[in-house]
Amino acid sequence: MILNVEGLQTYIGEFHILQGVYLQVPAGKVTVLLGRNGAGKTTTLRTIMGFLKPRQGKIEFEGQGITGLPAHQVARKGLGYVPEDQAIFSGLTVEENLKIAMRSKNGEGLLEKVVSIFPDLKAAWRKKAGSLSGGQKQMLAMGRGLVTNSRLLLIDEPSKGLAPVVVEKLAEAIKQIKKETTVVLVEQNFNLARAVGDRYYILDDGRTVHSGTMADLAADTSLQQRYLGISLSPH
Ligand SMILES: Nc1ncnc2c1ncn2[C@@H]1O[C@H](COP(=O)(O)OP(=O)(O)OP(=O)(O)O)[C@@H](O)[C@H]1O
Repeated sequence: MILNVEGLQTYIGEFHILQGVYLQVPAGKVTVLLGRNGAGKTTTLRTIMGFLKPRQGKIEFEGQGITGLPAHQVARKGLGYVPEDQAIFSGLTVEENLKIAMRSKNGEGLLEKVVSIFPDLKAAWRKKAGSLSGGQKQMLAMGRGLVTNSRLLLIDEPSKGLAPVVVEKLAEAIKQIKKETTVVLVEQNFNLARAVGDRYYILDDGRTVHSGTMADLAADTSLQQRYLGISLSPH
């Protein structure tokens, strides 16, 4: 397992948000975190990344404890984060946004990789990020995650607010990304989750309540209805 999370408990102020999160994330796969709004998915990613300090529990990355380390140290260990609000610089160009996010000097290869995964970004290379479409902004945010050359990428709800045709492009991109980088994906869009996910965890009320293979979940409509509020025709 590249990431191992055990019994995570996180408070935000006095609110007890995470009350027992357990994750085992295999290398080279996409692990999807599912669950209703407010279940604690974003808080889980923020705790793993070191933006929130857990009150209890442990987090191991590549067998090394990272519990309670600040975010810049967690990033240096090889974890990258693509937040839901995208955190791109509107006044800078696509190129500048990517170069700022780059940690290593030998970045040209990384830029080429980003462009090959997201050809749309090449076309918008010298445009200000603020002028991009919603889909392009999401691609840029993911590109910024990729140029950190992290071995594990945490991606928070990339499909939010995007048209189905753009979500399909993101699915293709995530399939490319997973050839080289392990991914933990928070995703409410079950079609995207199913298209790219190998394994899933369901969070409910700050706890992991179910896990398994994506294929099993796709076949289990009662589980989908119970925790995700969806039902899809199996195909
Ligand atoms: N800064 C905060 N102050 C107080 N409560 C918060 C704060 N941030 C999050 N919460 C609460 O923590 C709970 C978990 O939020 P979180 O964002 O992790 O859920 P989520 O599963 O990612 O849902 P969503 O898809 O809506 O982002 C929610 O009840 C939310 O209201």
